[in-house]
Amino acid sequence: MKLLLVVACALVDADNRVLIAQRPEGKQLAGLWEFPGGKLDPGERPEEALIRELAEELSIAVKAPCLAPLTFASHAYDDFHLLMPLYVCRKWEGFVAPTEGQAVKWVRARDLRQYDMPPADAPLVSPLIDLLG
Ligand SMILES: Nc1nc2c([nH]c(=O)n2[C@H]2C[C@H](O)[C@@H](COP(=O)(O)OP(=O)(O)OP(=O)(O)O)O2)c(=O)[nH]1
Repeated sequence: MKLLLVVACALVDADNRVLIAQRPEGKQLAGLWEFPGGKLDPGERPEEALIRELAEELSIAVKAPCLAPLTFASHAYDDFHLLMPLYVCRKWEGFVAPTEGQAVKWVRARDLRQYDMPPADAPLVSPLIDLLG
């Protein structure tokens, strides 16, 4: 089974809400709500990849010290095993502006279960509720 490392981020605003983004049509798991992030490019460090993905997908600039590890997902999909560290970030530069036409929403951690998320993400919700209420 192939192990796939994906990095993801819970961006948290001043009101303690978390950003989720809807996976675009045509991608695997299209339509589901996820935490922004993505795969590492060859030779990239995880934090570096996440900073790149946040800039590419949302037009924001994040610095590595502002990425705090919270928990991780470990999930067996049919064709790969996903290992996905989830960082929390409360500080960035710029305004969130989705660049790939993806819908985004700021939601309370306790409301995350109302959104259809990839199966790997289910165990990430409780640690976010513990952190953010
Ligand atoms: N970003 C993100 N990916 C997730 C989450 N949950 C989850 O199962 N995944 C899976 C979906 C994909 O199989 C994989 C992420 O790959 P991706 O296709 O979004 O990554 P990418 O942006 O680098 O995509 P690409 O360049 O290959 O199009 O991780 C999540 O919360 N956020």
